[in-house]
Order: sequence, then C-alpha cells, then structure tokens
Amino acid sequence: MLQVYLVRHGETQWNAERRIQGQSDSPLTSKGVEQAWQVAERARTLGITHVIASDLGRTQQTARIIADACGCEITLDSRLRELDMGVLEQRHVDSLTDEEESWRRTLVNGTEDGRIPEGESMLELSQRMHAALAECLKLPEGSRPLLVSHGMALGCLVSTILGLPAYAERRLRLRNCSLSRIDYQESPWLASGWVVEMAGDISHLDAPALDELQR
Ligand SMILES: O=C(O)[C@@H](CO)OP(=O)(O)O
Repeated sequence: MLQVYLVRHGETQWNAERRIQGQSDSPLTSKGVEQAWQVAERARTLGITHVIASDLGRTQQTARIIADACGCEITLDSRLRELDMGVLEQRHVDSLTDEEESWRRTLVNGTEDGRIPEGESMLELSQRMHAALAECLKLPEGSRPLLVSHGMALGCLVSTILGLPAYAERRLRLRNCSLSRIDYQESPWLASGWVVEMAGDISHLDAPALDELQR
C-alpha cells in the first residue's frame, strides 16, 4: 500500500502578518524554520524516500530541511502551488473591503467554480493537485513520498478525497508544518483509491503556529 505524507510549509513572514500569499511568496520566519526542523525530525523516522515540493520559495525552503534530514532529493512540481488568489494576493486579511471579503468568503461557502477576480477556481486547484498526486503512483514499489505544499492546496486535496466539495477545504485546519497522510489502497471491501489516514497532526511541534487566516 502506497503511503503519501503531506506537509504544509513552515510559518512565513506574511503568515505571521496575516497577509494573503497565494502564488506570491515570503520567506520562512525563524519560527517557521524551527517548525521545519521539527517536522523533518519526524519525517526522518518515517522512511521517506522522495520529497516533492511546490516550486514557491517557502515550500522549497521547508522541503530542503526535510530532504536533508531524510537523505533524499527534492523534485519540484508547480502543480503543488497554493491557490492563485488573484487581486487579493499580498493584502492584509484585516484590510479587505466588504466586497473583497465576500470574494474571499466564496472560497469558504461558495461553489467549486467560485474564484477571486484574476484568480483560480477551487475546481482548477483540485484538478492540478490530484494530477500531481497521481504521479506518486508511478514511483517504484516501496517508495514513501512526502509532498510539501500549502494550506488551501492540501486542504482541497484531503477534502476531495473524502468526497467533500473542493471549497470545503477551509473546514480543515492545516497549520504550518502539520503532517497528514493519505494511502492508496485497492480493496474489495473498503473504498478503493485514496483514503485519509490522518490530517493536520502537529504533535511534533512544540510551538504550533496560529491559524493565521482565522477570523
Ligand atoms: O496563501 C496563503 O496565504 C495561505 C492560505 O492558507 O497559504 P499558505 O500560507 O499555506 O501558502
């Protein structure tokens, strides 16, 4: 049975400042680096064979720390990037107008094709995340990959595996450097395909980040 581990990157400067990142980028804070070391230490005990990361800077920085601890190479995959949040990228969540806030809310309570102007829909995010995940099925027998991606992107992946709509992702709290695991199983009795073993585990972190977009 293929086990795939999922890690959200460590806390960034803009996470700490409550600024929307999307496909824009900011570096890890010192706390984010510490979180990456802690999840890396846990990953080292899990027999990870491949680290596959979104090509944004914050995920590459986190992935480098994990890959060094696990003694494996990093592969970059742009399909693992965060949702493109269009005109709201780089904005403080507390500075949005009512109209802008309503765009953001459509991502929580909306429809699969809801999007922020100039941004990407949750359905498009779901499709590229599942395409990236499917690559793991091509790895050699016995591989145990770890994907480093983003809060909404991973939330969308886990939600849709559970049969929830892509926009349900905000109902799942995936804090910085939380660890999730999904397995691919073929079973005549149970669900065949991807199943969720755990989601959002932060037991390896001594100082979990706040959920920075919570309000
Ligand atoms: O883009 C952002 O601001 C957040 C949203 O969850 O994503 P991440 O920090 O995981 O990249």
